[in-house]
Amino acid sequence: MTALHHTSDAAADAALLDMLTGPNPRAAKSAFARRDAALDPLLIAAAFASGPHVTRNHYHHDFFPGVMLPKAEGAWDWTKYTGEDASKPPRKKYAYVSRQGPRRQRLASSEETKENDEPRETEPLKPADNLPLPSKKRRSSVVAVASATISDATSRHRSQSILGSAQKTDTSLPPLEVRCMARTRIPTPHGPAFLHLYHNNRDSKEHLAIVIDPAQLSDSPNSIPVASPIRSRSLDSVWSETETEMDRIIRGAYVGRLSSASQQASTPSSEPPHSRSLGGVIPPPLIRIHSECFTGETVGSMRCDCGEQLDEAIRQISLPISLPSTPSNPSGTMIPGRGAVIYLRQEGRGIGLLSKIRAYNLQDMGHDTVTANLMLGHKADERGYEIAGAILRDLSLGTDPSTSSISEGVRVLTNNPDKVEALKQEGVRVAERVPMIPRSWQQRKAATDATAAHDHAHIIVADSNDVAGATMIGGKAVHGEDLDKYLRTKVLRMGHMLPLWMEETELIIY
Ligand SMILES: Nc1nc2c(ncn2[C@@H]2O[C@H](COP(=O)(O)OP(=O)(O)OP(=O)(O)O)[C@@H](O)[C@H]2O)c(=O)[nH]1
Repeated sequence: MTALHHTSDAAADAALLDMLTGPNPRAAKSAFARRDAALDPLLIAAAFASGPHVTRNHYHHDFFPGVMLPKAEGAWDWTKYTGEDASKPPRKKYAYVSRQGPRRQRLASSEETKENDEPRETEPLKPADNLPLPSKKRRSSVVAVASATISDATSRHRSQSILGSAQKTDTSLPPLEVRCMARTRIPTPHGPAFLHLYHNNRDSKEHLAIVIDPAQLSDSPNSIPVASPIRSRSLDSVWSETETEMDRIIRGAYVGRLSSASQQASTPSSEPPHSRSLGGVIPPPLIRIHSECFTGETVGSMRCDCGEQLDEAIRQISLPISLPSTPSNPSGTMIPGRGAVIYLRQEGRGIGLLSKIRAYNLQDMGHDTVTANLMLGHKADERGYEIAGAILRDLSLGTDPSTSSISEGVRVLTNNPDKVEALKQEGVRVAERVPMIPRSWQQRKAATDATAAHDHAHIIVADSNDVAGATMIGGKAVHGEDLDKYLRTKVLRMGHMLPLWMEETELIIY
């Protein structure tokens, strides 16, 4: 009886909802008019142009078949389009093929139903969807490098050159492999960086390396003494015989500064990079192994110092290096800073964002961060550094990839001794640990010192660290050539309603 009562209640609710929100024109005139978003004219144009099989959902997907992608049926290479030939019969129309399965199917797959931060099943190393599969036949000159980094279906051998000596004892796991899928230049408030995106065969996360090595952008690299460039061996490898130079450049395997005038593909290096370095003169590269923190880095949460640490690491690594004077160069030399932040997607010390948010509530209730983790059934710290080790090997940082012998090492920015130990276990030579002192502490100490020196109660000390932050909400305003260009394009080409600021001209308000 109660169930029946509930059913009829639900039906009545649904009817009421239909009446209030349905496409009934009389209802629309009422106070409860439909609240659909305005129709996008581009969407209507796309629907007319393509027919009823293209739905609103397709419009949001990449439904165009990839150029030169053999598996995409109906793909047509638009780069070869030179206009319609009026003398020929009209060309066959190509159907748009969605490469995404129906949502029902996707939801049923384990990938999307799992909780965001659950560890996923091991997947084999896959190339990006739009890149050619690695070929089994390779030119002998590139085999040495390519085999070190590219998964081969016939062989699961792990090359010591990239994967190093840090074999995992868990034999149920395949040997760890990482591959840099793409690299691009990123201007930061502290100077240029190269963002490297990695895939691996341990988890399905996209770990990153922010490489700082502006000497690579120099027009005349030989004019100053430079250390060997920090390059990814897996990125610079030739992935297949069908891969063109342009394919390689697009994925970031280029040298120098990429521009409309300069597009030079890199060559796979068989030399250990440090063999060209000025051994002993240049300090080892400065690195940081940083763990993802959405709250600290994106929201600017002041619950932790993660945002500041990321920013501070990029700042410190970017600082120019002063080389000591030599008989041939008595005044000494400054060279650009060099190093990398390895950015691991292990949010919340590996417990994931969901658990970290719950842990924060426990912390609000009076527990500390460690207890909160334990109360949720997690360890205090669930992070691992194998992938960081593999990425460092790929970048030849702290390891000599060709001989597995000890290299110049790295200086590591951290206060966490476990990290130093984990890196050592990965075969990385830690030449020095560089502490990360919180900026607020530095500031307060400087203020205290100044107060003591001048015997004034309220001196505010200008802090040399007080520069715009790369990731901190509330950082000072930044501007630069790339940002200006982008904003200008948004105003002039994409109709963004912004005042157009050009340095040499007047302010134009649209
Ligand atoms: N579970 C949990 N994770 C946190 C909390 N605060 C920050 N984190 C995470 O901690 C990680 C950063 O670790 P930290 O302990 O701050 O520093 P560290 O990397 O161990 O050490 P340093 O190299 O010295 O910075 C990031 O993944 C953050 O998301 C917290 O209250 N609870």
